[in-house]
Amino acid sequence: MTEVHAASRRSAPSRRRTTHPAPAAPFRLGDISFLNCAPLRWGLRHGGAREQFALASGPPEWLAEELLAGRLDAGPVSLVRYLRHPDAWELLPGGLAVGSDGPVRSCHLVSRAPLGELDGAVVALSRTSRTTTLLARILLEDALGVRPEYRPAPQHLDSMLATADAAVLIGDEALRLHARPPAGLRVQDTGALWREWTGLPMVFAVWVVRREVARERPERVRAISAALAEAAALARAHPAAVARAAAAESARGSDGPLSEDVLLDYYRVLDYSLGARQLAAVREFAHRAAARGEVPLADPPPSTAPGGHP
Ligand SMILES: C=C(O[C@@H]1C=C(C(=O)O)C=C[C@H]1O)C(=O)O
Repeated sequence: MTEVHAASRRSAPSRRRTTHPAPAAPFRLGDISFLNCAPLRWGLRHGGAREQFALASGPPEWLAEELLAGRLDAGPVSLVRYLRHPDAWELLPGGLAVGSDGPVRSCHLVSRAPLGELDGAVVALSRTSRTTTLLARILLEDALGVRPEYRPAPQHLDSMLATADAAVLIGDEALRLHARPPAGLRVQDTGALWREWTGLPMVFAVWVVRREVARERPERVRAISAALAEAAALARAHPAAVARAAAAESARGSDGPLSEDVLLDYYRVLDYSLGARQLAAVREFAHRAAARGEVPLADPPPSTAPGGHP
């Protein structure tokens, strides 16, 4: 497995003169650089698939742009992004997602006042998120009947709350808010709110493959999908080792380490599966998003993930 980073990416000049057949181009697989994908990174490192692809890590919006530009072949994208690009991408065979059936711990609506009192208030929406920000709007307006004003903002709690009454955040910063809730703020888990309201799990991100790649390299796509499924299963079977590795990963950032206990609990609730219940949740969310004109009213996603593991 080769780690490819955005900053060091450069296209090599084409000077090949050999008559030997060119080796198959490496498969370029995306990876969300948040702790939500640390178990998969661990599983891929410890499984047998590391030579099959080059892994490019970045935030979800960067991955979506790289996939659209054809610089990645497959990878995870925010659910809203998937719903917006039905012509470009299809679900990875076998199905893989970032979701939860209840609290997710890392996708929050943070407010000073109770959510029911946010009528006319200003809610800052993290530009890092497409799905949680829309989910928060759906919850506030459809479930709670309040009509705030929304402002997209860079994801940083203090600066968001300097000019807003509430903020929507995701990823490691949101997980830290769950682990250490700041005094005077309510940290409300959007996965839990959605579950209470609909009875459904929530799917925040899905792995997609570019349609062209699915058509031209179906064997390779199935092998990558099997490697990811194996990585998820391996990580599930070794929760303590995964939490230890993720705690070490969290310590490399500038915001302070997260404890192994917090991460063990996180990976107990985080769910990579995309089965019938999760797909029903995707259809419910897609229906509500389309009613707002946020995603096209296209063919609904299938009720079972396309099969694929060899
Ligand atoms: C659970 C999470 O899932 C994510 C939430 C996303 C979103 O809200 O758009 C996008 C990708 C995932 O990283 C998280 O980031 O904490």
